[in-house]
Amino acid sequence: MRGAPRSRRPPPGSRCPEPPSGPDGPAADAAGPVPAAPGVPELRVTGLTVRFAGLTALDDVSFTVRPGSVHAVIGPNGAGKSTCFNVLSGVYRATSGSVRLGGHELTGLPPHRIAGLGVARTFQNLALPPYATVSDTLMLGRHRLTRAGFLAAGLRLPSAAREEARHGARVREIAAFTGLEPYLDHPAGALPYGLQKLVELGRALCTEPRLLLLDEPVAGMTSAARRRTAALVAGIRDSLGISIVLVEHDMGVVMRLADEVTVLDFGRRIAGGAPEAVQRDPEVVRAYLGEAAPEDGGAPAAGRGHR
Ligand SMILES: Nc1ncnc2c1ncn2[C@@H]1O[C@H](COP(=O)(O)OP(=O)(O)OP(=O)(O)O)[C@@H](O)[C@H]1O
Repeated sequence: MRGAPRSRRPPPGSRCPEPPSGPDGPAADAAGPVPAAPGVPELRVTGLTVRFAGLTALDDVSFTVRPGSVHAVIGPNGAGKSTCFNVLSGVYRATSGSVRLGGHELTGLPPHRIAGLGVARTFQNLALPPYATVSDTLMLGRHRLTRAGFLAAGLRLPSAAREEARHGARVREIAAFTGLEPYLDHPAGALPYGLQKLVELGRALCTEPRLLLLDEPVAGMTSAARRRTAALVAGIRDSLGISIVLVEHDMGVVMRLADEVTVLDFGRRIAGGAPEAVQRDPEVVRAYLGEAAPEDGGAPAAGRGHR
């Protein structure tokens, strides 16, 4: 577990992003080492079960994401991680169980309503518009925050122009924060893979989320890009106080970044807690990390069904 309390300095070279805001404060009992930004609620997953025909993809899974923390969900291929993400973001419906973000029950809500509560996600596979510039792609993230109506925007009324300028300024701030500023006028789809992943992350940040769901944010990146992205994710947590749920196969990144880890195997939660404790848990070692516990206490990169 990381030391506490953590400083909220932005990463070097960034401008200070505005804190997320929202109606739900942290739950009263959500004490922990990570000081939360005001308005970032706890995420409480209770008894989550998802069945597809005869297959139970998630089986009575429970975990809590403390406000302002990075919570990793790990497990071998087919463990149920993506299914869990898809329920959190409203793509899949839970068969039973509950997902509460502060005072809001998320199960049963469609994806746009969940996004409207401040939940943003990135995808395992890139989902960027093919020809839009980075700037336009980031601007898409501002959509849910845009108040000007179709008519006002179409007629370029002063109020709509002022709002557009405000969103444009925020997009440039987030581009600077993520290191995307030099690429704002480039077509996003033509950038190298690692930068495209950053654009996805930047677009999610542009929605001013309170909960960020990152699905394999460093997959397919070079080791230098992995390090930079991991530092950026830590910077997002430390300077914005946003809660982050992270699905990631790179155990080095998980162990460095996560405040808490939930381990799934065959849809069941088999362990949870601080990264150091989890990686020594015999059931995790057996199910996820491979046959034998690592001698040096570090997490091996390979295990059953692990990419
Ligand atoms: N839409 C679906 N219909 C039927 N079965 C599904 C569906 N989505 C997932 N599954 C099944 O649910 C189980 C869990 O899959 P899931 O994709 O959640 O695992 P995962 O941990 O994300 O795996 P990976 O690391 O390979 O992405 C698997 O057996 C998978 O085949």
